[in-house]
Amino acid sequence: MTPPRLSASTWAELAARGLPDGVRGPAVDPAALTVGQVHLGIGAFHRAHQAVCTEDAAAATGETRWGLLGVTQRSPRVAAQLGPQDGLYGVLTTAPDAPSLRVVGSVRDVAFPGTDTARVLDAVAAGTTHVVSLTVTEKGYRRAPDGGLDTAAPDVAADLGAATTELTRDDEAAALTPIGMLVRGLVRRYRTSRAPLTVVCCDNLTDNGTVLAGLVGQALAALPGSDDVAAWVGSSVRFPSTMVDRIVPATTVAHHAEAAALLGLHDEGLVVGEPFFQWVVEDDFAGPRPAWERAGATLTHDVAPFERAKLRVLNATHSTLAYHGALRGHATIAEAVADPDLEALARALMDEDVLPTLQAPDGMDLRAYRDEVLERFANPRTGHTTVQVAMDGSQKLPVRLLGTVADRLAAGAVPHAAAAAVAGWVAYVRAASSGDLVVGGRRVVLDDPLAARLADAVAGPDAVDRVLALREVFPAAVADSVAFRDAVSAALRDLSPLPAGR
Ligand SMILES: NC(=O)c1ccc[n+]([C@@H]2O[C@H](COP(=O)([O-])OP(=O)(O)OC[C@H]3O[C@@H](n4cnc5c(N)ncnc54)[C@H](O)[C@@H]3O)[C@@H](O)[C@H]2O)c1
Ligand SMILES: O=P(O)(O)OC[C@@H](O)[C@@H](O)[C@H](O)[C@H](O)CO
Repeated sequence: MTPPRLSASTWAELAARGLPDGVRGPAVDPAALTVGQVHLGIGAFHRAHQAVCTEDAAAATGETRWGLLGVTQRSPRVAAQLGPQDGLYGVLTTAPDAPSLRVVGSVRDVAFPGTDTARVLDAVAAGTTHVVSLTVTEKGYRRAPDGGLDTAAPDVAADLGAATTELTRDDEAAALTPIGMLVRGLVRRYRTSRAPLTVVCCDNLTDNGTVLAGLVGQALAALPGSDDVAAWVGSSVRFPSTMVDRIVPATTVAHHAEAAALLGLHDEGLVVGEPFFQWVVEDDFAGPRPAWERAGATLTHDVAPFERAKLRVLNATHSTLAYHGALRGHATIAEAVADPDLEALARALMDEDVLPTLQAPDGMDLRAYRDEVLERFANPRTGHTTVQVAMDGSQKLPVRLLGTVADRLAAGAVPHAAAAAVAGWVAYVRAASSGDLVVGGRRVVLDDPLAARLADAVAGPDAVDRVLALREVFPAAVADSVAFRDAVSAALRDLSPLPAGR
């Protein structure tokens, strides 16, 4: 029998009876919170990372103005999960020893742009909103091959049309892209409160704040008559960069069963996170912000070395293990890193290729960080699937891996382990796009915005040449290196044939 659903009332009854072992509740009274932060892209990661930190910061200061309005992007699923639960959801922590679950109450409202765009734009415009944050995945930023905004894409163009109307009056059309929604919200804010605002990008992108500021600036430049808005954004809106870190896999049926056993309530909004948490935020705010530093975050003037170390050490190795692991039939990252060949590849990538390109941020020992990352990957309870991490390789590899490759080539070295990582991606794309790859009992479908072009590129004998020619993915400094091309080709030849039927 399914237990009753988590909600304010079932939670209150449970708390009155006494909380079960391993369960704790919101750090603040959710009903007392008003919305001061709007989050675009309320997926699993935000709920397990920033939403927890924002709640803890509110608890540390006693402030009640930091409730969150979460905005889904492409579907109303999270609104349907959290609405009937009065915004409450659990974070199941995958500690290797004892599981624990925390119910979080900082998300006060969830909106879906398909039906609620006006409410989102009003919230972005409201003077009581001081922070807008984002986790919309790499592809959500809708960047063109040159890194700028893809203004030719029909959904981006439609949003820019609505933003042009917004310069003089409210446009109620549903926002189709995160940048479109943000720009329309900024225009509405300019027309109404003109209060300063800080926009905090929390996606795994290099210089994520600078990138986002550039995309917003480009969108505004495309709106005729928006010079005053652009000038106001330049003076009153800040875009700090951040480094975010907590491994948050997609929630599985097994996670739901584990959480229900702990809590005694059914939680449709459950998310899962490893015990580790890190958030480094550039201290560049236009106005008030939650006291995140009171809740485990680091506020600094220079995020870049943290961000670079994390993307190149953790994320690049994650992707490498995902491609090679899936090709060997390993369903999870923990299984992949337990494979001695793949652990050796992960170590070679970090030791030989990545670490020589890094300057350790203050107080960070890069070799200890490498070991800690491998230990985190090995946690068997996390359940992060190789296929989930493998998704969107065309968007992820440039950010995670190709900076390392470019730096090593510029230093006169051939990065062989990074070449093996790229070969793993090519082999994965080939296997997944031809329908030949079965992992964890499921046939893998290539999930990538460039899937059709990638499938075409890897189909023939000149796969490496054709993949390296994709300018959206490989910068010229990498693609034009004969030594790198040869290293990728050699690594691809060395990849063992797929194990049958796994
Ligand atoms: N999960 C993690 O371990 C983790 C850790 C650090 C950083 N992140 C960052 O957070 C992002 C989201 O991760 P998650 O675990 O929440 O994923 P998720 O799938 O649970 O949520 C993704 C969110 O992005 C939106 N989105 C996806 N594609 C989009 C598109 N094309 N346009 C607009 N919106 C789109 C979804 O609607 C959803 O709101 C990652 O891509 C990464 O940049 C995740
Ligand atoms: O979330 P994605 O799909 O961008 O990438 C998958 C993982 O590599 C990533 O989410 C890591 O788990 C995360 O960056 C750890 O902080």
